[in-house]
Amino acid sequence: MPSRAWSDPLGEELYIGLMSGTSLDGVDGALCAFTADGRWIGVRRHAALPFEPALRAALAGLQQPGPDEIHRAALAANALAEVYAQVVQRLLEGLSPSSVRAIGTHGQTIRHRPGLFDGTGYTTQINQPALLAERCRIDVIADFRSRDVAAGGQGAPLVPPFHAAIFGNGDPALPPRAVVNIGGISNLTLLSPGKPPRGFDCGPGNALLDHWAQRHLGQPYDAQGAWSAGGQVATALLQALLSEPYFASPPPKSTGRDLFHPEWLHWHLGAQRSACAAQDVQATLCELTAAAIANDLARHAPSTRELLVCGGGALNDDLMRRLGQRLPGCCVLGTAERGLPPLQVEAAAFAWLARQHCHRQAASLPEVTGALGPRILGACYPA
Ligand SMILES: Nc1ncnc2c1ncn2[C@@H]1O[C@H](COP(=O)(O)OP(=O)(O)OP(=O)(O)O)[C@@H](O)[C@H]1O
Ligand SMILES: CC(=O)N[C@H]1[C@@H]2OC[C@@H](O2)[C@@H](O)[C@@H]1O[C@H](C)C(=O)O
Repeated sequence: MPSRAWSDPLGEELYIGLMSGTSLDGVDGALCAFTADGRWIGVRRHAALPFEPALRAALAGLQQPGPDEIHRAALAANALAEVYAQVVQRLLEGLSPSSVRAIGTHGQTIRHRPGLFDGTGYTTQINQPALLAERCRIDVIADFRSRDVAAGGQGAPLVPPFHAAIFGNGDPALPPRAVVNIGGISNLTLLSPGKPPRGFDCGPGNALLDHWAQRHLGQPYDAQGAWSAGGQVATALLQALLSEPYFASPPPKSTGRDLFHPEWLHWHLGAQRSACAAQDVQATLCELTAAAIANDLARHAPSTRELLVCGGGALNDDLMRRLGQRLPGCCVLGTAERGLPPLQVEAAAFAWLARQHCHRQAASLPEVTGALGPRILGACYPA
């Protein structure tokens, strides 16, 4: 008989979720509790570690083709597993590994090019789940996206069913709600009571803002959006950026650094005849992130009355202000106001995805990803 220490006397099950996303800033981990029948209880512990500059540079260098990339990817995956293991150790402090049923680990996306059935679609997350299982002695569930892509889906976004489970409101009398995760890329979940959740990637979140802040301030990000708040939006540049066909394309859709990379921004800046001040470009990028989200809400869910924001973008006051300005009929607030702090949501989603896998329950929503049907996601690396 396998040990069932992970199911405590109250019948709760514990899972750990680990997320390192497109911002390339580091790892968030969440130790999460579920009832035995799968209902969400909450985040018991949260831990985060930033990437050391060398690992961050290695991961950034893998976002586009380059020499010796197989070797570099293998080394980066090993290093990533060690950071993940450190986050797990912090989450476990005082707990035995056997009290956790499984770890769900996203890995690090280095390419995202989903296609349909023409044989060219793939999404690649580097990861070393075997090494993580060896270090932690807990079952590790990984590779959550490939099965959905195999079934003709985008493989992303995967968090909408989790958003629905946590923030969905089943009362049909209440107005629709939406959740937006603003990480490196932003993705939206539309929750209308009585209807299946919808969701897709909106476009750039913080990735281009971070690039510009690093270049001009020497900072990894524009803290609280203080710099962008003092700039003027360059209207012509904003219109040019918004003319990117991705924004108007219909769901299902997902994107990544493959499309919204610094060269995309620099190409548009080069195409502008008049030079913009660096601070005005930052203001324009912040407005771009807000505009893409607000336009998507207007197009796909105009009756939304509450927008819950998670991901690091929720900590950017200027971005939150711009969202509020563009959505006058909608209350814009961080997910902490609905019980889950913004930086914990994605990690918690991977704990939920691990639980779905362990219980052999489908986790993907074909309405979101465009796959042929719902699928059990992930592969298990036993402890
Ligand atoms: N205090 C802050 N002020 C402004 N921006 C912040 C602040 N804290 C975090 N951020 C932004 O949030 C980013 C990190 O967000 P998050 O951890 O949600 O991204 P991610 O998980 O890597 O991305 P994704 O959701 O695309 O996978 C940082 O790179 C930064 O741009
Ligand atoms: C391929 C990939 O890593 N996509 C990420 C990325 O970051 C945000 C957005 O683009 C979303 O599609 C996804 O992450 C979340 C966790 C998701 O799958 O829902």
